[in-house]
Amino acid sequence: MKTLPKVFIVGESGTTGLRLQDRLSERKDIELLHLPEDKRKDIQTIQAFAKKADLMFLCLPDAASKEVVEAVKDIPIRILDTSTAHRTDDDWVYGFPELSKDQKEAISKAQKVAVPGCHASGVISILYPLIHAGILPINYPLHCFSLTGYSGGGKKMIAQYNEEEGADFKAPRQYGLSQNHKHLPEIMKVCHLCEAPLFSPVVDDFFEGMEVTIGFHTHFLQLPCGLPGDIDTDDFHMIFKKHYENSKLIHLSPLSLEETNGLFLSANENAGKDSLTIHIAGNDDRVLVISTFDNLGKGASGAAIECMNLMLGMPEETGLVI
Ligand SMILES: NC(=O)C1=CN([C@@H]2O[C@H](COP(=O)(O)OP(=O)(O)OC[C@H]3O[C@@H](n4cnc5c(N)ncnc54)[C@H](OP(=O)(O)O)[C@@H]3O)[C@@H](O)[C@H]2O)C=CC1
Ligand SMILES: CC(=O)N[C@@H](CCC(=O)OP(=O)(O)O)C(=O)O
Repeated sequence: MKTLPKVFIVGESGTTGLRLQDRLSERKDIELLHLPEDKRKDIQTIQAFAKKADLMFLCLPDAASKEVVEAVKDIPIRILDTSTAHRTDDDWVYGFPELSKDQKEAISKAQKVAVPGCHASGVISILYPLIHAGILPINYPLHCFSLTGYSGGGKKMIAQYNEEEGADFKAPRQYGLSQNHKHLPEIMKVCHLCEAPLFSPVVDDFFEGMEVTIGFHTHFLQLPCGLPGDIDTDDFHMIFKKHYENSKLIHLSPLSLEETNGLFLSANENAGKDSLTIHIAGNDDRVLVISTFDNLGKGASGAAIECMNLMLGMPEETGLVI
């Protein structure tokens, strides 16, 4: 009888860990092991599990992730880390398979994969295809805007929204005001940017969902190879359609520019799903590209499972909600 790959989660009772557990416990093609509740932070128990499993997920704060990675460094277990700790580390593969065929291949062979940050996933899903197509200069003065549900802040923020009263929590709240958000380094590295984007995240009073928006003045974009002429919305449609044509998780919205006119695009349109939708709006002078997904889906647990599927030689969409 064929043995199933053994997988376990460190941080199973956290926000990302719980969603992962929900999705994985339904799977018949893996064996999901569970750390005993009273030993879930015990390094020796984690090491013992790492010795008998094929792959482990880390759904932990950065410092705890680093500690666990150090503790299992001599054990040949494959690791998927959902924290920020290793995303710009050259020894780790960045877990965004939709970048390219090579990236997908690198993930499938990797021992250590860093799952992208939620805001970073939205920003990269927009910038990377445009840079790869050669129309977006890497020194373009970008401003990225991101709306997120409060589950993005983990257990602590969820408790605040559930327990605290007051107008502060009812209105959308902008943060990252000092322009040092922790996702900027991974965005810059993956997209090869030479100028950091301005980045304005906003957390609002809904549980899950994300809407990342980036605007482009087309007169400041460039035609590939310096050809004369202006980029227009058709070029945007063509670039995203081509880049994501074989993707199972990322789709270009079928809405035309006319159909986006008057539309109220909700930040939780993909809540509960693991997929991501790219919308193109605006006009030929000023184009908005908008990425909608779930911070707990393609922004965390869904992306982690997509990478696990590739690492275990399964179709990337296995067990995901699209
Ligand atoms: N929420 C989201 O949308 C996203 C989160 N992430 C990242 O995923 C990681 C987990 O985040 P999230 O699930 O939101 O966080 P939570 O705070 O909801 O959960 C963290 C979990 O880790 C456990 N934990 C803490 N320290 C240790 C340790 N030393 N050993 C074992 N377990 C430990 C906590 O247990 P206890 O509560 O008992 O301390 C808790 O269950 C973070 O790095 C986060 O930045 C990434 C993308 C999106
Ligand atoms: C609402 C909220 O606070 N969101 C978090 C992002 C959650 C996330 O993606 O965190 P990781 O980088 O650890 O993966 C933030 O902006 O810091």
